[in-house]
Amino acid sequence: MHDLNLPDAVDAHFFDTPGDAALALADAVAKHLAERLLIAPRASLVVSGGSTPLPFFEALREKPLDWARVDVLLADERWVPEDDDDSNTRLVKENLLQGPASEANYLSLKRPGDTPADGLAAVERALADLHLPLDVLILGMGNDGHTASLFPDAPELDEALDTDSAAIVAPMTPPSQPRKRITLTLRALNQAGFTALHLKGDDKLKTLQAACSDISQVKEMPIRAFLKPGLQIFWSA
Ligand SMILES: O=C1O[C@H](COP(=O)(O)O)[C@@H](O)[C@H](O)[C@H]1O
Repeated sequence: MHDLNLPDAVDAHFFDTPGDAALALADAVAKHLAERLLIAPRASLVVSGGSTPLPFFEALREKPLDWARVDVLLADERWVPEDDDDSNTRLVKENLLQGPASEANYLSLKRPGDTPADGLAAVERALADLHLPLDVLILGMGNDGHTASLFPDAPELDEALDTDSAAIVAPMTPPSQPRKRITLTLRALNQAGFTALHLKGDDKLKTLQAACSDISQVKEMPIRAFLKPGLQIFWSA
């Protein structure tokens, strides 16, 4: 149906509506978290911001998990106060950390400081106990091929993609973006127990097609770093 030329062992699931994709993704995420909590004291869940995840958050928050043992954090954040409309933390608190999921432990990537570079040490301290690899990672993607805040035009991109670096967070200042950002690095995002890419709309499908055309050029489209075996793509119109 969709000619994507996906790399080997990448699975794509196509849905007619965003609601259908959200329900299927929430089921898959809840299953992975529940399995992890059977064998580990805690589980990590990394989610993305933007507009796509809203129905997924609404479905996932109702799942009967032992949420008090789940650490929730964002893959990236805009360096804005929590009451700003652009705050991904606000999005997560208002839409995911409600009902049963309000028991989860939220680890914010936004700390005091005028810039992400100023707040970096405090964020690193807040994430010091985070166990890698992550258990569950839900990524989004922009039409420039960015994921998390790994933007093609960010001067900090090389460092953030360097899996030999010890850094798990990086400040990002892409000229294309009105807000400064902080992102989990590729080292932190790599090799999660379950990684999904959640997409909505035909434009995202075209971007994914372009990304699949040459996965070796990661800096041109950083989403390519995740187009590898095990990735599950959840797309809806
Ligand atoms: O800037 C961002 O954009 C992407 C995609 O957002 P969407 O609105 O197209 O769903 C998102 O994955 C990322 O976390 C966010 O900071």
